[in-house]
Amino acid sequence: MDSVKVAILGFGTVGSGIYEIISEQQERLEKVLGRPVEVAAVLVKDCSKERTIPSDVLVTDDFDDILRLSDLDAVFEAIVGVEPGYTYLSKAIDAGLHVVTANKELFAYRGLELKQRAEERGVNVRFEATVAGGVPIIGALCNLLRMNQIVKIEAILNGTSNYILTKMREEQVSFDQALSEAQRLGYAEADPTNDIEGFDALFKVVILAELLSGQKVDWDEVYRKGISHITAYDLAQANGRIKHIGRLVIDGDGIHADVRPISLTESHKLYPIEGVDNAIVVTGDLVGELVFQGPGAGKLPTASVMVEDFVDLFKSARKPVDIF
Ligand SMILES: NC(=O)C1=CN([C@@H]2O[C@H](COP(=O)(O)OP(=O)(O)OC[C@H]3O[C@@H](n4cnc5c(N)ncnc54)[C@H](OP(=O)(O)O)[C@@H]3O)[C@@H](O)[C@H]2O)C=CC1
Ligand SMILES: N[C@@H](CC=O)C(=O)O
Repeated sequence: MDSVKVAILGFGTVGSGIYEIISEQQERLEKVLGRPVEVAAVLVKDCSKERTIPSDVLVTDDFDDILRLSDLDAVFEAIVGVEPGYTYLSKAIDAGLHVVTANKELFAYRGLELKQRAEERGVNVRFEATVAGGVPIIGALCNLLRMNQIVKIEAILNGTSNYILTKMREEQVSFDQALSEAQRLGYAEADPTNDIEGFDALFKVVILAELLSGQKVDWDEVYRKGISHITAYDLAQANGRIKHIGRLVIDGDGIHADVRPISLTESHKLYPIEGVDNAIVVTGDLVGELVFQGPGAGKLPTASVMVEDFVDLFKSARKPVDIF
């Protein structure tokens, strides 16, 4: 029986999680897809690093090796930054491959272009993992957008920041200690600046705004502040709990968005969201308020939504909902 052949770009926290799920869940995959899934190749930056990858899987630092593979069906992308990811995914799409990405920085800057390119080539780009880690918020919004108008989103979108704020408040550890722990657990980016300065949440807000509007967002219009200036004293003195919040309000003038720490009182839906969890409060004009919550970062939660994206691509004969 022919297998579905995939390559994984990046083999850090997320890429190794994708590999782990595909190798350990073959039975489930075959049941749902009717075919086995084969990881044919893995792309990394440094081939000399020690990794537990079987010898029949090609490990390379040259993306052209991936394009030269015969019968490849899809690529998972879990590398860091806009480039080289954008170039690799553009080439993959041009070669007729489906793409599943976790790279929010790349998707915030160039996601609409990739979607457009994929549409022209008759393949799909899936990006559930770019927002809120293991929480399937993109799929939920796509379903809601068929009839509802989304009027507001308030969300905790960075697992690292929420983890740090929770640890500092509950266990009186220092900012640096909490950040080190978030890095050890695979929540923070290798360079955590984007997490603690609010850029990561900004990327996610931009992706959500573009999903809702189908248009490029003017980043200068989005206020951004992170959590790096917050002290134990601030947390103790706050009237409530300080949380890092991304907001989008959609009205007749368009989308108004910001990303900043806010002190929330107990009655707020995001007040009880602790640790690495993310949560998104979505208000639709027909449905009212909905809350989505779950692990916002980490190896298996993130890899899980990517494999779900992939399965959905290959399982459904129907065209995925295209809301752009
Ligand atoms: N960690 C998380 O919880 C989440 C992460 N993401 C996103 O997923 C992506 C991956 O994150 P994560 O796994 O944590 O990152 P890591 O830093 O753990 O891993 C990055 C991987 O990408 C490879 N890589 C980096 N640069 C290049 C390059 N130029 N060419 C080829 N390979 C390269 C690295 O290779 P090498 O091993 O040789 O160094 C490494 O294997 C990021 O975009 C991140 O924002 C999204 C949701 C959650
Ligand atoms: N570093 C990110 C990972 C997931 O997007 C976070 O902490 O939320």
